[in-house]
Amino acid sequence: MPGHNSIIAHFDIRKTPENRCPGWYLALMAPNEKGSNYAWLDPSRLYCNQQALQDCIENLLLPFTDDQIDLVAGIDAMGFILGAAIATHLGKGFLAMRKAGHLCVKTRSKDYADYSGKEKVMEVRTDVIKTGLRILLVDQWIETGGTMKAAIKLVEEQGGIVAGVATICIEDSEGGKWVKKHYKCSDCVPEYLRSHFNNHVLENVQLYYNQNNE
Ligand SMILES: O=P(O)(O)OC[C@H]1O[C@H](OP(=O)(O)OP(=O)(O)O)[C@H](O)[C@@H]1O
Ligand SMILES: Nc1ncnc2[nH]cnc12
Repeated sequence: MPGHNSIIAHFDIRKTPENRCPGWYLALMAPNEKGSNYAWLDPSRLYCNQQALQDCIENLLLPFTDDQIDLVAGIDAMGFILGAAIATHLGKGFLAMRKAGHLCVKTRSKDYADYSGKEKVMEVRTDVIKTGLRILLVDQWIETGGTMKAAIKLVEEQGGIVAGVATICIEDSEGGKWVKKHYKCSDCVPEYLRSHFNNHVLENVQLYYNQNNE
């Protein structure tokens, strides 16, 4: 099993490593063990360590230090975690961009397809986004970019301004590159690890962590 003998496999989420090398917390993510109906990895263990979550949030916000952000919007479901944490860190409010069928108020919706190839629908309430409102869009990950593009359209169609896009990783897919080209973006991936994420390989990331913490 990949990583079975590594420090990561036995990681105590209460402890923080002495050597917090750039992007150290990415090694806490776990590979897919359940097959093609799922994303290729699960980042959620990094939220379980306080320092990892804090470092991740601070890294994501660095490019936006001097920018005006009125509201943070997070994408259903895992984007809610980072989005709400970032909103609190900034002292701003949080708007939920939801998968269809949950909001019992008036909504605007957008069809999209994500990495799974399945057709999906995103919804947002219509009484929050106003002309000129500057919104930081947050999600856990951008793989094909389909999900983020739907969120961008929902913001812009209501007159909102996408002040930025922040996710743990923006893969260099066609859609990921499109988002990076048209919007100010941040992700947590140091350049020397980027090719591994683009190739959907996690072992090297964990190996790097182990080398720095043995
Ligand atoms: O760039 P894309 O190919 O569109 O994929 C990215 C989306 O997929 C994941 O969510 P997912 O719906 O898998 O899971 P979640 O509900 O657990 O957030 C991820 O968190 C993004 O929202
Ligand atoms: N949460 C996620 N983690 C890794 N890869 C993904 N692709 C789409 N969503 C993802």
